Amino acid sequence: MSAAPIYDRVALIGLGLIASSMFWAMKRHGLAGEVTGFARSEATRATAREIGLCDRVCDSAAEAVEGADLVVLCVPVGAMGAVAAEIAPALKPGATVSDVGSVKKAVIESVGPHLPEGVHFVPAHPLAGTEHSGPTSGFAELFENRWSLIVPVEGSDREAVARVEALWQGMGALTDEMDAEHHDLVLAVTSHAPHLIAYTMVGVADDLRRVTDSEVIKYSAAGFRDFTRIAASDPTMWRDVFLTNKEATLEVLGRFTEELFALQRAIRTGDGDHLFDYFTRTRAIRRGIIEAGQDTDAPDFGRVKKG
Ligand SMILES: NC(=O)C1=CN([C@@H]2O[C@H](COP(=O)(O)OP(=O)(O)OC[C@H]3O[C@@H](n4cnc5c(N)ncnc54)[C@H](O)[C@@H]3O)[C@@H](O)[C@H]2O)C=CC1
Ligand SMILES: O=C(O)C(=O)Cc1ccc(O)cc1
Repeated sequence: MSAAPIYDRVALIGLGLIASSMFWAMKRHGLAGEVTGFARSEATRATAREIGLCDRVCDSAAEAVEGADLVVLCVPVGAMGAVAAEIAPALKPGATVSDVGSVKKAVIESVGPHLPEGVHFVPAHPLAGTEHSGPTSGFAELFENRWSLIVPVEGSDREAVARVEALWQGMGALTDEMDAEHHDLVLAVTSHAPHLIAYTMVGVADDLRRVTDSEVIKYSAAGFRDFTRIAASDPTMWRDVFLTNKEATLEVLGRFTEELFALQRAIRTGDGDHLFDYFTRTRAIRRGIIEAGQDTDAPDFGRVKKG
């Protein structure tokens, strides 16, 4: 059953994985009236028109946002500021601008100053995605049972925040609010550093393959396959994530290398106790996640009693 629309007019800027998934999800659940869209490349706009992505694909960002109640910036984080500057004069007074960027502090700093008074800014970040990108990669179920973090800025209008939150919930997401600094540190641990580790590991394996002519990639087991999937993610998007979440990522990577060196030393010196204790501790973390009912992939997610 469709809910009442939360917004009469929504504009999506940047028509890739996240924007296309939002479009299909909003339409499936009846959350938006007319949805307009704009992407920088002519080819992307042509594909969007062909597959019916957006009710109207516009040839400029300003045209797309004209009259929109909600504008969602779905471009790589390094492009958010320039897009905000471009759309600012065309925004409807009282409209809400949101974004889906993987980094929040840098986006708030680059977008915020461009927005005119009377326009609400409600940054958000869906913790859902795939290694695929572009207008044909989206699907309506992407956000189901996934977290979407809402990151209000100072003085954010509570009503505007509540509507953005309701939109994500309408698309099947679980929502929580967080401040930008905390968000960037949490994401550096849970997403950004792991992506960098996957990129490195796949690069190392590729180098080894060249050197030894062995078949490390062909016969890779499940863990490494996941690394190759993650390392296939969009290079522009991830370059921007690391350049804009520099501080938190470097902090996490510093700690990571220290631990890695300690494990490396334990292997070299044959310190089995160190390895065993470390792996015992990490195994308990995974079990703790499951027992606390925090595994969103579990079939009984949300029904396990929190102890
Ligand atoms: N891919 C993922 O798994 C996730 C991505 N995000 C965030 O969502 C945002 C979008 O990511 P995706 O949809 O995956 O990217 P994508 O690469 O699939 O799509 C990005 C779109 O933005 C357009 N674009 C790039 N620069 C532009 C500009 N200056 N003006 C107008 N359009 C421009 C591209 O042509 C493309 O249509 C990024 O900020 C990313 O950090 C958030 C959660 C998950
Ligand atoms: O595909 C995966 O494993 C992801 O980790 C998707 C993802 C990528 C970037 C985000 O900011 C949030 C989610």
